[in-house]
Formats: sequence, C-alpha cells, structure tokens
Amino acid sequence: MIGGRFLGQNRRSAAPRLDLSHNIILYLEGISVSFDGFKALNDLNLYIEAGELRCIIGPNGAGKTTMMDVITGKTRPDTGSAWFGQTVDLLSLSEPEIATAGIGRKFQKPTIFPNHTTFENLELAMAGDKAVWKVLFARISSEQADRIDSVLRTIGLSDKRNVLAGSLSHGQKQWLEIGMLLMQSPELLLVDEPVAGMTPQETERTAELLVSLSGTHSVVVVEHDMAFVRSIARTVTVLHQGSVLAEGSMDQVQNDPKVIEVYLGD
Ligand SMILES: Nc1ncnc2c1ncn2[C@@H]1O[C@H](COP(=O)(O)OP(=O)(O)OP(=O)(O)O)[C@@H](O)[C@H]1O
Repeated sequence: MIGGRFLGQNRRSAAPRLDLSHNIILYLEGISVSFDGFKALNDLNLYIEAGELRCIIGPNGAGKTTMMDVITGKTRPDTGSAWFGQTVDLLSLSEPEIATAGIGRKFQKPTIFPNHTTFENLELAMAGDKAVWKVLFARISSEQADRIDSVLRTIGLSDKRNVLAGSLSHGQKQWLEIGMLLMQSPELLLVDEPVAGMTPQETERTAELLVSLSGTHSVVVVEHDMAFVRSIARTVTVLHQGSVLAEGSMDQVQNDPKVIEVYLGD
C-alpha cells in the first residue's frame, strides 16, 4: 500500500490485516462499562501510537484491569468503540479472534508449563492451541528453531533453554511468559504489573526488555511501581474513576494538581 503500513501478513489467514496508516494502533472512544450500576469505565478515551510504550497508572479501582479486559474482548462495554488500527473493530471479535488479530496479554501471574523446558514452552506457545504431546513429538523446522532462539535471546534466557520452566526464578518465569507471547507475533502487547515481586535486578532487566520491545511492538503496561514507570515510560496515562485524569510525561503527570489530589487522597 502507499503511504502507510500494513502488518500481520504472517498471521494465520483468518486474522484481519492491521492498518497502521494513521500511526495509531489502538483507539478506545467513549468506552463505558457498568457493573451493577457502578461505572468501572466512564466515557474512556485512549489512543496508543504504533510502536509506543505507554504506562497506565491509577489508584486501586480506577478501571485499569477493566480497560485491558475491554481491549482483549473479555468484557464488552455498554457504550463506545474500540479499534485496532484503522480497520479492525475489536467489539465485533471474540477473545481468541482478538488474540489472533495481534493483541497479546500478559497477566500478572505467569501461566507457563513448569514441567517443560524453557525451549519447549516457547515451542508450545508457537503452536497455539495444538495438543501438547503432538507439538513436542513433531519435528520443528530450522526456521522455527531459529525463531525460538531469537526469542530466547530477546528475553535473555538462551542459557536456560534446557532448564525446566518450573525451576526458573520468578523474574525469569515472567520473561518466559513474555517470550511465549512473542511467539504469537503480536503487534500490541498488554502487560499487567510486570515487576510485582521482582528483585531490583530483575526489575531493571524487565525495564530493558520492555523498552527493547517497543518500536517493533506497541506496549501498554499497567504498573503500580512508580520508579519503574519513571524508568520506562515516555507517556503516562493516569486513570481515575474510569476515565483519563491526566496524560503526559511522568514529570507532567506527577506535578499535575489533579493527580496529586487523587493519590494523596487514596
Ligand atoms: N466483574 C466485576 N463485577 C463487579 N464489579 C467489578 C467487576 N470488575 C471490576 N469491578 C469494579 O470495577 C472497578 C474497577 O476495577 P478494576 O479492577 O478495573 O480497577 P483497577 O484500576 O485495575 O484496580 P487495581 O489497581 O486494584 O487492580 C472496581 O471498583 C471494581 O470493584
């Protein structure tokens, strides 16, 4: 195409093509979600640029998880629209279709296969929903092996390739899970509290990893650890009572009187 970018050609053919011609990968507009009359999201507007690393912060109950749930199709909004690039209407897709379209989500708790090696975990992630025994007994192509090696290097676990995933450290398990997401070639990665429970060294390594993934991916991180957010974020969005309270650099939002009031009052 002329003057724009189409991604996702390598994905299974059922996946819609991603049109990033306006350089915006995610549009959430006027999103509201109510639980028994309580508005968890209230006319939320959020735009994520292609390749950016965005941090979402906000006090408990601000709606961060609900927002991630809307993007991945787990929760359907009462009102609003959600677009992935210019043409993919997320509200018309099921959760698996959204994953196939190129949105990967990493939950706080790792969901790795502890009794398989690091390499096998990535192999299983590449195969998607095929039966475990079929995947592990099938021969992978050299191209697939190269791809796994490349992801192992990205997540810094090349020397742990033959180690059982259950014996990895907490931080290494988190990186492995990010690697498992990468095997699905997502364009947008949603990452929920990536450094909770990590050592300072693991936190630093995670910051490097997420920064290295941005550019080639768009990354949205929900995190409570402000030092970590400061270390990685270019733009920070503050959610409060289901809407965007402030958006800007970490310095801008930290000095915003509205943000100070919300956090001091929390
Ligand atoms: N399934 C549900 N049923 C009823 N209320 C819900 C449901 N899910 C979320 N809520 C409520 O919606 C509000 C927003 O919750 P959400 O989990 O999105 O906030 P959050 O910003 O992720 O908070 P935290 O930082 O504590 O994880 C909260 O008041 C929560 O109790």
